[in-house]
Amino acid sequence: MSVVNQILEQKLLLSLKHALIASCQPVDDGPMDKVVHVVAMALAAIDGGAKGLRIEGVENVTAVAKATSTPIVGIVKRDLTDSPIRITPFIDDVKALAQAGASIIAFDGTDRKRPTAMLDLLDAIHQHGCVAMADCADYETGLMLARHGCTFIGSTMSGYTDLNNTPNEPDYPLISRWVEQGVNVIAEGRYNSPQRAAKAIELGAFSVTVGSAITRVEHITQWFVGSIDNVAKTTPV
Ligand SMILES: CC(=O)N[C@H](C=O)[C@@H](O)[C@H](O)[C@H](O)COP(=O)(O)O
Repeated sequence: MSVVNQILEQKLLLSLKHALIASCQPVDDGPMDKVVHVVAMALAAIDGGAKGLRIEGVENVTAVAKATSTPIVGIVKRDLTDSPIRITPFIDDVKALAQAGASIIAFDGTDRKRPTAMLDLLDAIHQHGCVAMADCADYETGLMLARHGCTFIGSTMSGYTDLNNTPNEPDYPLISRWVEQGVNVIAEGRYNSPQRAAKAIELGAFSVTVGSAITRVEHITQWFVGSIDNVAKTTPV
């Protein structure tokens, strides 16, 4: 890692410690899936106290970086035909996110069939002057990436490598195991309430990323509707 990278890393380690990172990713192709809404969500989240933003897509990252100096975790999501990897699969994605203004670039950190080796993505992120975050699903791969110089390890993909078996709760044990090893853990994935986010910090997480519960209106609405429907079924008229 270059000296410039090390300075950026230190800056981010100071500003994101025990912070909330708001993931501003609207439901794909929904009414909120427009650059102008992503920027508005990001600015509103900052007003609410978020110290970092997770933004998908080069166009969105460019617009949000113009609107605020709050650190951005940039990602590109792609649906590939020959690989299950979705988050920042290519070196060109890294380059475009760095140019767009992301200071942290996150990539899929799961050991699955992939177009670009994880360590090559990590190296490219550093070459482009950014700090790296790996979106992991398991303990060993996260630890391996941390030992290779990946600054942040996220639990992002835990529960999402087999979409038929996604649990309701966040993966708290995974956070604890990485924390025991001194990893800078970003708790991410199903931290859908203030209590869950606080528990991650209690367990030693470095910071917490919250997405759906803050920025996906459709999901939040469905949670309420589902909950009302469950009770309504058994409530006499
Ligand atoms: C698995 C995957 O692709 N996760 C994505 C990663 O960017 C997003 O869809 C999530 O919203 C984000 O991780 C935050 O999680 P939650 O929305 O549960 O707070």
